Parts: sequence; C-alpha cells; structure tokens
Amino acid sequence: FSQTLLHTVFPPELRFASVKLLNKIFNWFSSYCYFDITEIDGVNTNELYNAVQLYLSSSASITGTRLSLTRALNSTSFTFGLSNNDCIIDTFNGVTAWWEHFVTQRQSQTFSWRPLPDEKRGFTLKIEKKNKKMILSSYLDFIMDKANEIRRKNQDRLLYTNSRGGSLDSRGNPWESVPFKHPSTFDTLAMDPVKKLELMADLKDFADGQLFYQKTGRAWKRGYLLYGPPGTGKSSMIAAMANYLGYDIYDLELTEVNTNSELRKLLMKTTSKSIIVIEDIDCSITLNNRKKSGARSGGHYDSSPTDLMRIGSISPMGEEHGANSITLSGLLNFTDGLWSCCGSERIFVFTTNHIEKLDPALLRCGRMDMHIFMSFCSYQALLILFKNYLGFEKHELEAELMKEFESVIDKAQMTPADISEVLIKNRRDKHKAVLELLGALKSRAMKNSMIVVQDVEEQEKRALEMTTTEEEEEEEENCNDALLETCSSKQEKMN
Ligand SMILES: Nc1ncnc2c1ncn2[C@@H]1O[C@H](COP(=O)(O)OP(=O)(O)OP(=O)(O)O)[C@@H](O)[C@H]1O
Repeated sequence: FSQTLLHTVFPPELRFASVKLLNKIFNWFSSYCYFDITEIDGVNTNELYNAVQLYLSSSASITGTRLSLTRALNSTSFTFGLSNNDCIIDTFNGVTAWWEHFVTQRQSQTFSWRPLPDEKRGFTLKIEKKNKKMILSSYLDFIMDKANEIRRKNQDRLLYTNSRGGSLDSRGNPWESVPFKHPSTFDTLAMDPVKKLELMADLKDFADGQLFYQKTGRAWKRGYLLYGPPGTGKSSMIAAMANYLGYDIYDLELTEVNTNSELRKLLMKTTSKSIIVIEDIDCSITLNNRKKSGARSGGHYDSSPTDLMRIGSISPMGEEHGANSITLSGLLNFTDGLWSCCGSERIFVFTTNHIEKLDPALLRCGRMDMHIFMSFCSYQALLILFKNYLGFEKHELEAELMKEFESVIDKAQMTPADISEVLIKNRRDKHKAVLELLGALKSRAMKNSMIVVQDVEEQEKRALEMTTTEEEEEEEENCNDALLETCSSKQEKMN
C-alpha cells in the first residue's frame, strides 16, 4: 500500500533526485568511501577485477561467511570466490578493507562491437576515508603483484588455441584454453646436451632480460625456428620450454585466421610470459600466389613489397576480402612489426619439417633469433632415452654393446620417436628392449647404405648415359662436318 502511495505521490524524477540527495548527505557524514571494480570496463576486460578475485580466493588471512568453490575442467586445484552479494574482510598494513561481490543481470545490450555477458559482475571496496590515499597507492598494486605471483605459482598454466573461424567467446576473447599438462622437460628431451644447454641459457637470459631489452631499445620478445624431420621432438621441445619458463602457450592455428586484422586482434589478446606457436608453418599458409622478386643478397633474401604478395585473394584496391586473405607481410608484422610489441616477454616459435619451403623473408636475420635443427637420434640423445624409458645409466650397459650402438646410430637415421616406440613396447624386459633396438638400428642402417649404393649407381648410370649421348652427338657433328667438306670440295672441282 505504501509503495503504491509512494509511486502515486512521488513521480520517478522526484524519487531519483531525493535518493541522490540522500546519498550525498549520507556520504558527507559517512567516514567510509566506496570503489566499484567491474569485471568489464566499457568493452575491455578489467584486469583489476581478475586480480582481486584471484587474490581474495587465495588469501589465507581472509575469513568469509560464504564462499563459492570452483574447479575448472581438468584443473588440479580448487579456487574459491565470493558468492553473490557476500562480503569479505581483508587487512593490509593494519588497515581494514571490506570487499563485496555483486552480480546483477544486465538490463539491455548496449550497442558494442562484441556481445557483453548477461551478468554484470564486480567488487565493491569499502574503506575508511582517512586510508584512501594509502589504499589507492599501495594496496591495489600489492593485489596486482600478488595475483600475478599466485597465477604463476599455483594456477595451472594454460594452453590456448584460437577459436574456429575467429569467433569470440561470451567475454570477447578469441582464444579458448585448457590447462596445460605436458610432462616434457629439458631433462626428458633427447638431444645434443651442448645444444640443449645453449638453448636453456638463451631462454634464461631472455626471461631475466627486461633491463637489457629496455637498455638496447628492443622489444622484449624472441623468436625460435625449430626444424627437422617429423618425430624429432619439436613439439616436445616447445612443451619443455613452457615448463622451464612457466609460460602459457598460445597455439595459433593460422588456417582459422581470415585476415591480417584478425591476426593482430589475436596478438593483442595474448598475455605476457607466453609462447606463441605456429606449428608446421610451411603447411599453414599457401605461398603459391606469391610473386617472387628473387632479391637475394649476400645469402639473405630481402622482403620487398612484391615479395610479400597476398597469399589469398586481393582486390585491385588492395582490400582484404573473403576468407584466408592473410598475407605473409601480415604474418611478419605479427612477429616483428609494431604490433608484435603490444605486451612483453613473449616468445614466438615456428616449427617446420621443410625449412627449404619457407619464405626467406621468414628466415632473415632478426626475424627468428635462433634456428634450431632437431636431428635424427644421436648417440648422446640415445643415452637420454635409455635413462628415460629403461632407467639405464651409460655405465650400466655393456661397453661392447654401447660401442655397437655408437657405430650404428648415425647411419640408422632413426628419430627419437621411432626409438621411443621400440623402448616403450619392451619396457618390461629391458634386456630385450636394448637388443631389439640394436637390431632395428642395424637393419635401418643397412637399408640406408643400400639406398646410398643404389643412388650412387643410378647417378653413375645417368652420368654414363649423358656422356654416351654427348659422344654420339659429337660423332654425328663430325660426320656432318666431313660430309659438308666433301660436298664443298666436289663443288670446287666442278667449278
Ligand atoms: N627429442 C626427443 N626427446 C624425447 N622424446 C621425443 C623426442 N622426439 C620425439 N620424442 C617422442 O616422440 C613423440 C613425438 O614427438 P614430437 O611430436 O615432439 O615430434 P615433432 O618433431 O614435433 O613431430 P611433428 O613434426 O610430426 O609434429 C613424443 O611424444 C615424444 O615422446
């Protein structure tokens, strides 16, 4: 009844003005001030909201009445947060902060370039007015640092992939993620130990190199090109890199990206401390339509405008249209241009089985800082595989046997993946595993040497054929010359 009466007596404008006035009076006399931290700030995700959520969900000093528990799909840890409109009290340097989590239904979809979530979520921070300066200057920074630390330490690292057809999720993110759980490390990676140490030192220098990159005026990023036959451990190496540095991985599926601007948007949505991977780069984009200028200088190619032609379709006006109009220059800008510097501490990794098929512009100095050849299994790599799969150290194996392995391994040209298969299959009987592997290596080495002999024979045959044809041609020419000479001498006599 009172509500109906209130509605009739007070028009909405008057009600609104009275509430505003009351609020002002309340704020004037209140010793508290309030800050709203919403999940979405305009159209962008508010990083502070995520940081507060993470901080509050892991702070041991916090006592709450009701908390919501969540466990992400495939995740190993629980996270808890505040339920709707619930409060939590935190203390920082002796100052009390009250946090309230609010969730409201969004009234109407205001026009924006991407749909906003149906729920509007946020935190309200209540503090005493006298502590306002201190809270704003140190507490929020403290929360941001703490959240980053927690994220790196506790949270599972994530493996992202770009959504199909460049679609965005309800939060406007073009990347989908799952917890990253690949067990590969540099200890388990079978490769030349010297090369491995070199790479590990390079990665460490990069991760600790903020000051260096600042001082030298370079963007804090690094590129690695991993190349070699299939099954030599390129993907395993990427996982080992991520596990070593504690970085997330963004696995970019180039075939799902339609335009250069989409590529840029994807890049903008990656976070720092991440590895951006394009696997099998030679298969990801078609270079057929490219016109090569062939500008090769001193062993390097330069990417001239003609050299960087559109890979997909192009209109006469140079506009991008239709699917897959991504260009090589777009890709190079992605890794190397101004856009590559939005964010920092990022590693780009390209992998390929056919380095010879790659555009020289991609291989040029400065584009990919390190080219790492993942070779067939070497003797040193074999020892690591023995240790991983059979638990054998070098000295535990018979010296004679090891000599045989050493003499045959390079000729066999078997990949670590092939060797792993033999070892896994026989891992219950280690002795059998070693002998079977030796047998496989020997037969592969013999097959390879037969192929080499066949190749040599074929080459010799071809060379022989060529010389015979040349000799025949020469003979024919000589005959013709002789005939001509006889003819001309007869002609002279007749004359
Ligand atoms: N260098 C290596 N050290 C340890 N394990 C390896 C190595 N190379 C390959 N393997 C094993 O072989 C499997 C396949 O390797 P991986 O996928 O890393 O090879 P790749 O070079 O990326 O192959 P592709 O080019 O086909 O993608 C892995 O699961 C791993 O167990």
